[in-house]
Amino acid sequence: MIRAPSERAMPDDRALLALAERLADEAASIIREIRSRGFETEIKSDRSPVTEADRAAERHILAGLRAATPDIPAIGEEEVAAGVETAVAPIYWLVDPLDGTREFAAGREDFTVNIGLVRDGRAVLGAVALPAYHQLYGGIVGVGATRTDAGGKVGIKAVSPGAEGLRVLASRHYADDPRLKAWLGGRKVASVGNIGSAAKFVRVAEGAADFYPRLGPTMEWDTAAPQAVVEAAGGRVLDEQGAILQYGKPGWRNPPFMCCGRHDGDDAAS
Ligand SMILES: Nc1ncnc2c1ncn2[C@@H]1O[C@H](COP(=O)(O)O)[C@@H](OP(=O)(O)O)[C@H]1O
Ligand SMILES: [Mg+2]
Repeated sequence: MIRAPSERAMPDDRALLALAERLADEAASIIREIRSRGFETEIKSDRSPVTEADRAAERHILAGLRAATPDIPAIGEEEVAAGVETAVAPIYWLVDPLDGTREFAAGREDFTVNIGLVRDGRAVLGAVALPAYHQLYGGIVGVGATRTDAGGKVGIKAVSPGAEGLRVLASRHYADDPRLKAWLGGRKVASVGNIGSAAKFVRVAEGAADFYPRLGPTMEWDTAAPQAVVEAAGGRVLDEQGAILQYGKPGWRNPPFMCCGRHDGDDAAS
């Protein structure tokens, strides 16, 4: 069930989320179509991969955001990679048209479309689509989070870890990082899974995982939308000092962070 809006939600946040969800869903269809007919993978100057699907999805999303909200700057991963510079503003969209490109290019299913809105340095709402799973997540911090799939739209909530221990999800690409053990700090671990992309965040948001530690680098477009979904579902995304991950940092780079579900003692209504 979707909770009633709290005072923290701005009046038009529901319309902004509906826009982000629609564009993420349309981008997911574009990506599925390119995936089914085949594509080439190129290597960008930062040595990360990019495909026709990343570019087509970003073009569609940025055009839709700019048409509907011309006063809100929209920053996209592929435009930034191509040298387009945009300054930090009080409010802006952050778009990762295909997060987990390596997984997508390898034929795996853990890749996402992320469209997040940042206001005053905080991720306030976002949409995350998982095209291969036909799933769409959306959330407004302080209001609630939902998952839409073939079965319809349902409210989702992060959960507290069970007695059997933490269900940990981490990146495929930093699975052997020795710092992971230190971050777990002796906490009991029930399972450790490795998947790509922002899929890790939404699994925490829907209560299917408890902890996503991120030791390796990420960019702000990787995290804005999924952080909003996690926080809207009652979880948190914290830096190493325990502060909520903020936006508008130099070069759009994130520090290490941890994404957690609900803690025992958290306000059950948050
Ligand atoms: N060396 C690096 N510098 C900056 N970001 C990096 C990076 N290595 C990985 N990432 C980010 O991590 C994302 C993948 O996360 P994961 O490892 O959890 O699948 C990538 O998203 P893209 O696939 O959109 O490029 C990329 O933005
Ligand atoms: Mg990404």
